[in-house]
Amino acid sequence: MGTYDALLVVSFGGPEKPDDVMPFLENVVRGRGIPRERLLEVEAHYQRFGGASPINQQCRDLIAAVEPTVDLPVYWGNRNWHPYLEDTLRRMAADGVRRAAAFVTAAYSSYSACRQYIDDISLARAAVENAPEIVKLRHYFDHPGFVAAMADHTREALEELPAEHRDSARLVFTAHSIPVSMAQTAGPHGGAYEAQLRRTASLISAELGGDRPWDLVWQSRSGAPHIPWLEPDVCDHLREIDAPAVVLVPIGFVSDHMEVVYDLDVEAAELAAELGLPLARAATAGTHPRFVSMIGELLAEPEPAACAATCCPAPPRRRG
Ligand SMILES: CC1=C(CCC(=O)O)c2cc3nc(cc4[nH]c(cc5[nH]c(cc1n2)c(C)c5CCC(=O)O)c(CCC(=O)O)c4C)C(CCC(=O)O)=C3C
Ligand SMILES: [Fe+2]
Repeated sequence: MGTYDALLVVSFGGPEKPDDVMPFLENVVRGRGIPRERLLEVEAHYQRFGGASPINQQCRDLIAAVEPTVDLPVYWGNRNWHPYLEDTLRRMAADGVRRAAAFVTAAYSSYSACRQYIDDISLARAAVENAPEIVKLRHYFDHPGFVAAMADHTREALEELPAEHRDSARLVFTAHSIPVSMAQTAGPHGGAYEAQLRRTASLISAELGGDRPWDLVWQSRSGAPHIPWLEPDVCDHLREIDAPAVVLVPIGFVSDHMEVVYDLDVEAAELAAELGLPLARAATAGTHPRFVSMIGELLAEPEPAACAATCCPAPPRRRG
């Protein structure tokens, strides 16, 4: 069992009021060659929700649920918005924390979902005097707690469909698209992002009985059009699918944040309505009790080995 004197929840961060949106987006895309046009489009998604992403409140809810179940103080730091990791590490140092376990709100390998968080933690530690040592907990995409939470939510979504479609509905698992080059170098041997997502999808499908057809598709593509990202996009897939009804299962995310409530609940839902395709969307893990108890179980595991330095390498950066 690892010995820690705190738990640090590490997340993406999101804006909480209209004036936060552009500065937040600039933080996210700094040096990453995302076209301005795309940024303005995404800004409009956030402004449609009053300039607030749900993600920060979802982190607060998760922490409130986890805190009573672990015998440790719980801290929270983000990559792209307040509370920033650096500020949190400074507070942890002042509180005398020497060694903390980090739970990252991303379940899979890849630069964006893993290495970038490791780098963020290193940069924040370098900026803080007496920063605590941080041990990142392992990937949990195949953990029975995560799988059980998503299977439960998938069952609930099936129940929302008209009764005559419940048995024949197709499961369409979704995750954030990433550049093909990033997918090729994900994990220790490459290809880990997609392979892990397929594993999670098959585990959830097995919990539901295993005889229901399913697909894995991608959402929320960013980046310039000439750069290949993982395909098909969820909306293109819905246009072509031959199924009486669909349940979207966003296994790529652990809370119902902007990519879920806009890209799926607005965009994909509007398209399905146009197509006359009955559609329900499964909730993400959120504060499902099995997802919450999983965090305590991860803390009790032997300390994970750190990722090799060659795992999930950073893509080439542009000047930003
Ligand atoms: C793999 C992955 C996850 C899952 C793992 C994890 O959870 O970390 C994820 C999560 C999230 N992505 C988020 C938001 C954004 N992602 C962007 C852009 C990008 N995402 C990428 C990948 C991922 N992203 C990539 C390769 C880019 C291109 C730029 C770059 O190489 O970095 C952009 C820029 C604008 C645009 O969309 O074009 C935004 C605003 C939010 C917060 C939502 C909220 O506020 O509620 C969350 C949780
Ligand atoms: Fe993203």
